[in-house]
Amino acid sequence: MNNPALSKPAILALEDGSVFHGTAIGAEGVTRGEVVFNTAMTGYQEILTDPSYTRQIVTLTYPHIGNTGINSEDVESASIAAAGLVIRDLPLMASSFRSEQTLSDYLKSQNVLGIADIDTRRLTRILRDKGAQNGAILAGADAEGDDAVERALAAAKAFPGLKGMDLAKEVSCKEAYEWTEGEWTLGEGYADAAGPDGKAERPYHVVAFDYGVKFNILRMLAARGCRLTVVPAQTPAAEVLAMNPDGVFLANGPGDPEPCDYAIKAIQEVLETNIPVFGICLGHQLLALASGAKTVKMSHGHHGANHPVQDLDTGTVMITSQNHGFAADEATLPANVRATHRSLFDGTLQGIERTDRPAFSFQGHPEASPGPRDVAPLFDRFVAMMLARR
Ligand SMILES: NC(=O)CC[C@H](N)C(=O)O
Repeated sequence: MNNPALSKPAILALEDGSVFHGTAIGAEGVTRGEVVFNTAMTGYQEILTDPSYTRQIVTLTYPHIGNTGINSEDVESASIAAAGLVIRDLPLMASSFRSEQTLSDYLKSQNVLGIADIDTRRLTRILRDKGAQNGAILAGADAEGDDAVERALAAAKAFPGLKGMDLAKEVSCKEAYEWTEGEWTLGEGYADAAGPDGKAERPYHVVAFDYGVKFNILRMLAARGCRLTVVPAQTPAAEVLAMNPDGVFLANGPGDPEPCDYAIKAIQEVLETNIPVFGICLGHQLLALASGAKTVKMSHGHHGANHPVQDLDTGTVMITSQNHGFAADEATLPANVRATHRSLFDGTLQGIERTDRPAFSFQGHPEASPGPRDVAPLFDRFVAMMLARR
């Protein structure tokens, strides 16, 4: 890298003993987390701000990251959630009509560490062959001195791993709020409801459990006529039901789903009422747990924007956005839960449906952000379920 402003050293160390020397591109200091790779070619802003990446250091396999700078629109939460960023090459110049600052300045302004100029192909092969690794980045003064490598390795080994870690309650909103962003145009059958300005109240009230929700999920629900109340992860079911929802949404989120006992209990109570339930990613895993299935930690998980997933009913293959390191185990599904989708990369379960309740969920990301929109019709399916109950 020729940029003199970015000449500070950085070290990435993994629990298996691997060490990478590179350049610091973000804040200085030490960060720890689970190191995962994401194969998406675009969307570094959405990836960094996806709350599901909490306590994960993300390496992007696409080599040039930062080309279009940072804008204030392409974010999935208010701030960077990832514990660190690992890239091959930070371009010397960022260019886009929407760019407001460089990736490097953005990382620094949010006190997030990043490392560039390392062989991300070597790193990705390690993660693919050995599974996601606990790791650490040391950047700036912390990465200097004879004992820096030793300190980096010790920091990597000190991260306890994501298994058993309940992070949903940590990243969740602290108080309930209404979400309004997302253009809703009156659909068929609602013309009568339009007010003098041609607009109407969105017809469906959806309460969304916030386990670390991505903004685009809320936008896509709002765009389909949902009035959203987003509630903290630990909100008891009774409080949610008192809001009289037409549907309950279970958000994506970071960490291991298994220790989220408060969520599992609340979902079980909601299911008893026959209110339509839709879950995405962590929400999918929690619906599976609440239905009596088990979840497992995957080896390196799925993180990318080109994962083929098959709809088992129609045979259709969709190209999907993915970001998960845990999965619901298909072999443990009870009799009242049906597998609806499967990954064509590794055969793991990608979608379920309760046969006795109006409840279903998807492991990947129908909201994309970043990624293809092949699975967006699942939002319409949720709305259709709510309409059917009117
Ligand atoms: N995006 C998500 O919701 C991720 C779910 C969960 N934290 C996992 O890693 O599997």
